[in-house]
Amino acid sequence: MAMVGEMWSHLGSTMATLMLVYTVFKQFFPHQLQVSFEKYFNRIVRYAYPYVEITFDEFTGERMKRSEAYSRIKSYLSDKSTASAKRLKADVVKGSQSVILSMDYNEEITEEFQGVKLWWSANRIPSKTPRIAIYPVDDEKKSYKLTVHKRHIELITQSYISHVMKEGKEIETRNRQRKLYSNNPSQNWDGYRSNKWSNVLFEHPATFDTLAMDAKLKEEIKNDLNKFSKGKDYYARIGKAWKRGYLLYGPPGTGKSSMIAAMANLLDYDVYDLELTAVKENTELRRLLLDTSSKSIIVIEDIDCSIDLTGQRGKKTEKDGNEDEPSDPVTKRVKKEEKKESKVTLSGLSNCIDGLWSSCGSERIIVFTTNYVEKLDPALIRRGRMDKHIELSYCCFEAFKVFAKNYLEVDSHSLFGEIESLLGETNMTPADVAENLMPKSDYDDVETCLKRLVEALKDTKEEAKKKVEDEARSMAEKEEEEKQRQKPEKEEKEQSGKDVKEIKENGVAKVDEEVKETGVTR
Ligand SMILES: Nc1ncnc2c1ncn2[C@@H]1O[C@H](COP(=O)(O)OP(=O)(O)OP(=O)(O)O)[C@@H](O)[C@H]1O
Ligand SMILES: [Mg+2]
Repeated sequence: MAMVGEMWSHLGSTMATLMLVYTVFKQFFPHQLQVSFEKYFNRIVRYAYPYVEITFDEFTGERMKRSEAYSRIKSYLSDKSTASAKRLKADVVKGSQSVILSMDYNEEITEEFQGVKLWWSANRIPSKTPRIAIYPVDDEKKSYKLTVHKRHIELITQSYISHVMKEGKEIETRNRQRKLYSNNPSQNWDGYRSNKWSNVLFEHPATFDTLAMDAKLKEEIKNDLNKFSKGKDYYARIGKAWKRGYLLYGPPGTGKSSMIAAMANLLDYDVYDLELTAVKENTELRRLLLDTSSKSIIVIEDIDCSIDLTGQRGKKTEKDGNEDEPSDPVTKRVKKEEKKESKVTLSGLSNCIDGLWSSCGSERIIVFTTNYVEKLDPALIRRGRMDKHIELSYCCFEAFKVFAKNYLEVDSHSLFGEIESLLGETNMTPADVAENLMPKSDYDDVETCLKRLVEALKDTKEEAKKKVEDEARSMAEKEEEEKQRQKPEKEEKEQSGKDVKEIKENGVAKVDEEVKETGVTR
């Protein structure tokens, strides 16, 4: 025990001496000398140290884009590290069904590849700027370092790294749990966890089988999606970024959001729900999109009300602001903050979808939804940006049959005929049909649910008829009012027309009389 104590005190004093020598060296030797010293020192180290170190950072390009290689190495090492690393980190995946272990920071594992020994370590460099924060700050640099003997560098670059990437991808796919992301406001991008997106597990149960819609259209969409997901080489060959845009439009409750969930479930993609109103400007939008992963669906719901995409907004707001500038400083500040709201422009959004930036990242589907397709700028939804336009409309009989099968487990019933003709005569959204078909208690059988739908359809039909009649009546009333309003005006006009004619005639007669009297001609 005494020996251990002695050893520690000896090590401590050696370290202190080294630190002192280094401080003295830094303080008293000119900078130029220090640089030369470091250069020669590195050269000696390089000569004596026969290993190369390859670093894989978590982010590439000024922290703009998360590195795919980093995440694949992470997955690859998670498999290897369990056996050799002593300190492990645990992630619970697949809805708490399994645990993935990966090596902790500053931990090292050794591997052998084709008889060559190599070392992996996980590193974390803390932020350089000191700051006081309640939460841990996440602007540190994370990386994996691979160390190998110089003479094996060719083997590493030519086969080992591609082996790691391939295996890592397979493990990633195996452990993949799909996520639903939503964008964080940009003021939080530097703070706690500094993530641009927050996520939860994506567990929406909608599939194409549960979607009630025209069977032919459904098949067409499924084929289109499957073709896209297998189209890597095809897109490369035709020189197009590997992405596809879908515009889903139709009245509320016709299944637009449900279809997005079905798409994600069909292709096994993540969903990024992009709230455009929280994005302050085009550069932020670009950074957000760069931080999405491949195999994902980027969704902008209700694109027509998300933002004013006319491009005039900036100018208009400035002008409006000058017109009634408040004198009170508090209101002034609030107004200023309001003005800082989204300045994402039509061209900014369009360029992110189908400009040079759109090619940064592949295998992405972009979906816009809207209730008012006619409000959208044609430039935004032209083919190439929104390649496929899909209208989701009121419930047809075919869609009803899907609901009947899914909700009530029936393929036919004596009430089907009546329902078919009612559906042909009135507009009811799939959401309303679904709600009427859903059993509300254990006593609700098929008959009860179908009857409820028949009643609801009749009511809707009656309401629609009444609405049309009311509208026709109010139109007729308005027309009558207009007529009444125009009647005195017309009479007045006619009267004034008569007066003018009379005056003219009288005037001419008078002049003729004068001519007669004086003998002067006109
Ligand atoms: N075509 C459909 N197939 C199956 N279910 C549907 C369909 N349309 C609507 N529903 C049901 O109605 C509800 C509302 O649908 P959804 O949210 O997909 O509509 P939406 O078109 O996105 O509406 P909004 O325009 O208001 O966002 C969902 O819970 C879904 O179960
Ligand atoms: Mg919706």
